[in-house]
Formats: sequence, C-alpha cells, structure tokens
Amino acid sequence: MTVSTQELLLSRIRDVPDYPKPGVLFKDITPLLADPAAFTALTEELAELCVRHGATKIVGLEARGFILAAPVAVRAGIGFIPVRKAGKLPGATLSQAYELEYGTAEIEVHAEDLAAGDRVMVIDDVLATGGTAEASLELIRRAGAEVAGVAVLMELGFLAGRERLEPALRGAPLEALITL
Ligand SMILES: O=P(O)(O)OC[C@H]1O[C@H](OP(=O)(O)OP(=O)(O)O)[C@H](O)[C@@H]1O
Ligand SMILES: Nc1ncnc2[nH]cnc12
Repeated sequence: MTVSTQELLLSRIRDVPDYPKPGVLFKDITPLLADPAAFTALTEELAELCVRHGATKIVGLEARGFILAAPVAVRAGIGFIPVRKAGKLPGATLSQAYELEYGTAEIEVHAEDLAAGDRVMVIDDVLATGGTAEASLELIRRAGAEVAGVAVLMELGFLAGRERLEPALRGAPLEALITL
C-alpha cells in the first residue's frame, strides 16, 4: 500500500472521545465509507490481501465488518460468509462467546457455510482487544476450515489485540492497513 493511500484512509477516520462509554476513544469509519475514493482504495487493498494469502472464503464480522467484507469479496471473486451476533442466523449454527473493549457478546456462523478445505480470511474494521477476531478464528476452526489470516483496516496497538490473537492465529498473518 502506498503512503498516500494510507494517509487517505487515516484522514477519513474520525475520533469520537467517550463513545460508547467514558474512556473509550471510538474510531468512526463513517467518513471513510462516505468517500468513494477512500472506500474503493480500502476495498482494493483488502481484496489484494485476500488473494495474496490464498483465501477461498471471506468471513465478515457483524456489523461494521460486513460493510467492508462484502465489497472485498465481490472485488476478489471470493464467497462471503457472515459471522453474526447471536440469534440472527436461521440455520444450524456454531456459537462462540467473547469479551470486547466495552462489553461482552456472542457470535455465530452457519455451520454449513464452512468446511474442511476452505481457507478463510477474516475481515473487520478494527482490531481492539482482539476478542472478536479470536472468537471468529475459534468458530472457523470448529467448522473444520483453515484460517488464511485476519485483515483489518486498523489495529489499536495500545490495546494489545495482536498479542492476544497470536496463539489463535497459529502462524496465520494478521494484516492491519493502519496501526494506531
Ligand atoms: O478487538 P475487539 O475488542 O473485539 O473489538 C473489535 C470489534 O468491536 C467492534 O464491533 P462491535 O462489537 O462494537 O460491533 P458493531 O460492528 O456492530 O459496531 C469492531 O467492529 C470489531 O468487530
Ligand atoms: N475504540 C474503538 N473504536 C471503534 N471500534 C471499536 N471496537 C472496539 N473498540 C473500538
């Protein structure tokens, strides 16, 4: 990725102090989504990572991860698999509970969407504590699939998500376009 692309992306991320709770500096991507040049550049960078790492499926994490992962999947020509918050998927699911920066949650995937032989790239907007990504890797492996990697727009380095995720990656790459 060029420095100017990285600067464009960074310039479209807005800091919102004390949201959703006091003490949290929320990284808002809505200005980036509203800028077609920035959103297109982001989509192309993430799609290139998926292809480079040999992904055969793309998992997007609800909800902001969906916004990024869906156009990336189309751009890369790879199938999109939604990982949703609990209770939203109608078929037989695998579930995983986890903690995040400001609460707890549970995510699910349709068990039939992933199988042995799949190489799955996880896409999300933010890696914060790493809890969400860690839970998604657990789901992918429980479904029998292989992890191709995790790709995020931004990593909040001060929350040490990379260190937390390291064991669950088992050598797969964690790609962050921006580290803050
Ligand atoms: O690394 P972590 O500490 O797990 O935090 C990162 C996750 O938190 C945010 O999602 P959130 O659960 O707020 O849901 P949203 O996408 O629906 O806003 C973000 O989009 C990541 O999925
Ligand atoms: N600080 C933050 N900003 C945006 N999304 C987040 N998800 C978890 N922590 C976050």
